[in-house]
Amino acid sequence: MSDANRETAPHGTTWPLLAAVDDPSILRAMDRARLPQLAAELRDFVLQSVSRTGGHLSSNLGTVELTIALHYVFDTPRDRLIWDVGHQSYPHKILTGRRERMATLRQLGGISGFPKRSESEHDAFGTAHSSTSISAALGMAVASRNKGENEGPNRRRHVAVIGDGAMSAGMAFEALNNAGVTPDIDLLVILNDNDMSISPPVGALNRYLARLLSGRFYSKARDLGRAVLQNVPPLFELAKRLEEHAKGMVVPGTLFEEFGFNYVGPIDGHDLDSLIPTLQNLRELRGPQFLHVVTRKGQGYKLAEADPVLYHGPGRFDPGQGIVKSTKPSRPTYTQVFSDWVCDMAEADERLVAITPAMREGSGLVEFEKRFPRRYFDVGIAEQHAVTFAAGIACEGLKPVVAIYSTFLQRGYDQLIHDVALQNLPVMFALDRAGLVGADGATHAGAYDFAYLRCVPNLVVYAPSDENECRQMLYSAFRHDGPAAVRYPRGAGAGAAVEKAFTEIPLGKAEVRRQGRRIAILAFGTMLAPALAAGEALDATVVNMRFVKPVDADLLGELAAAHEAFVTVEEHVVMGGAGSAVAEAMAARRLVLPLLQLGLPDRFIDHGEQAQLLRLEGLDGAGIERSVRERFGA
Ligand SMILES: Cc1ncc(C[n+]2csc(CCOP(=O)(O)OP(=O)(O)O)c2C)c(N)n1
Ligand SMILES: CC(=O)[C@@H](O)[C@H](O)COP(=O)(O)O
Ligand SMILES: [Mg+2]
Repeated sequence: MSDANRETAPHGTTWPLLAAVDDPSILRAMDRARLPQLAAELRDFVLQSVSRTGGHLSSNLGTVELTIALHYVFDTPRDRLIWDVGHQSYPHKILTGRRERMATLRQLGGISGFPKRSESEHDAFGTAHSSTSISAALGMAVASRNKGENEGPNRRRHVAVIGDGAMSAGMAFEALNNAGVTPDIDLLVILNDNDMSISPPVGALNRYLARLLSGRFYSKARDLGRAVLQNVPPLFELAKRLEEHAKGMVVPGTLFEEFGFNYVGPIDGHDLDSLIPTLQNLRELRGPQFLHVVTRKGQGYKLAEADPVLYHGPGRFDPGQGIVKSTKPSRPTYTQVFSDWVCDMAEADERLVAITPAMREGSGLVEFEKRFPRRYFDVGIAEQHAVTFAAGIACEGLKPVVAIYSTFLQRGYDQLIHDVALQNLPVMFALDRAGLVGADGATHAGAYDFAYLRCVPNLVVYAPSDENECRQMLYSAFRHDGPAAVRYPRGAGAGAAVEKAFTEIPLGKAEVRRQGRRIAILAFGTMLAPALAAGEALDATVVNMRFVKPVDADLLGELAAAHEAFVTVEEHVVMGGAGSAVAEAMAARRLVLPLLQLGLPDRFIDHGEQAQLLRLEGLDGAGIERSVRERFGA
């Protein structure tokens, strides 16, 4: 492997110090002088490991020293350490007994890409959706207090590590607001400020943090920190001095102090000599503590430092070469179909504005931002705000498109009902990552949107079966005079040709795609392709249902007269999903015939490859055929 792109010393294929750390207690027993070497090995291990498995890279390269310092100073699992989002928790996983299992990261049967309580006792709280860490840590701190566990020399400490992006969400501030006035808690919030979200950070908080770090203040603080730490006084005196600094000498009246926290920092999050004594001293302080550390996303791997967005969550790559864009023509993803549509639609209708809660790249809005900067809004990690913000825009006659992952719209559910649907506002939701998303696993699955959307009055729900239908449904939903959602999966479809011209799809009209006998398979969204394969094998009728709401009840009536049974297929939980919509329509029309509902089961589905997971859940062609034969003997 070429070393041109990394700053750490090469170690061949072994990591002599790291190889001995099977548990953080081994790290705690290490001579402090060896920790920089350990950090170099850990960084190298992260890079090599992620380059083989794919996964989140830049954030993990940035938390190497912080993780070592935290495990050196705190005693997990007794002390509770919570990683916000958790996409930066690989160094923590490696140091807490999962080094060997990193080869299985995010693969079927392997370890998760996020902290998970069932995976390790060192993972105090499961995370992946952002901005939960302070609330959870506060809950734990209050529980410890009430159980009498925060007394004495072995008292339990609670630490939340939150990024500057995650810090921008309302939930984080709700937690600060609560924590700042909660008496007798032992809580440390560490703001890991790398001046990046997935893409460059946005918003006034980011500007405020930048001001905190700027110019003279930062260097002065750093020098002061060094001066304090150079000739280390007894712990309590040092603690007192740190407290004094935080109370005014260093940063008078920071926002976090106004929230009732003792603010310390900013300190260099790659400097173990700053991190360790500061954490040791904060560990001794009581009440809500706030430590501001500054790190760099991608630290130590030049390519990731230069382009942390590209290296945020790469697939496999050769670390010597870096990520190489394939020159082979590839099928467009559904995200790309959305990306093209939203630009074309914006050309055609100047009322269109696009909103993303911090997912510009993932939601396909990079091109839109370039071409329509005044009509593009990245609101930060703020899904609730994104939805109500869209509602406000719609009130004034513009046409907002909220581009959001299915799993993250869960955060904006009350706003969707109360602010959008109840007022019947024409807000369009482009719901990406619907169904199983693969390597991110259960936390990111878009498995509940049919259920949570279809029960909301006024809302219509489109489920495109291929790329062209996706474009035409986006167009139709945009023209719909009321709230509408189009939900489509992660990745590429089967390669259907996408027509540039727009064609409106009549609301609530399904289409029969194959005429067969006895059984009618009613397919929703991209389950159409495997349903057609099963339909061929079974000689069954296959219908592209197109809408989860409204369901084409007239067609169901016609089909019921000519078939012995219905089978619904959806990439969504069966409970409350599209099959349930069919069952309700059948009951309303008194259509009495057997109904088999195929979809995702009533359990969370972990990570793996999308196709692999769908096969295991019986949602490929062979699985659908098998289920139908088992049930109906067809
Ligand atoms: C509720 C929610 N919205 C969006 C995301 C997607 N997401 C994951 S990481 C991330 C950026 C987080 O930035 P920061 O906390 O600063 O961590 P960094 O990536 O800089 O290490 C985003 C937007 C998420 N996980 N959860
Ligand atoms: C941690 C997180 O929430 C994101 O980084 C997410 O993993 C991105 O998913 P996609 O790769 O599907 O965009
Ligand atoms: Mg950040």
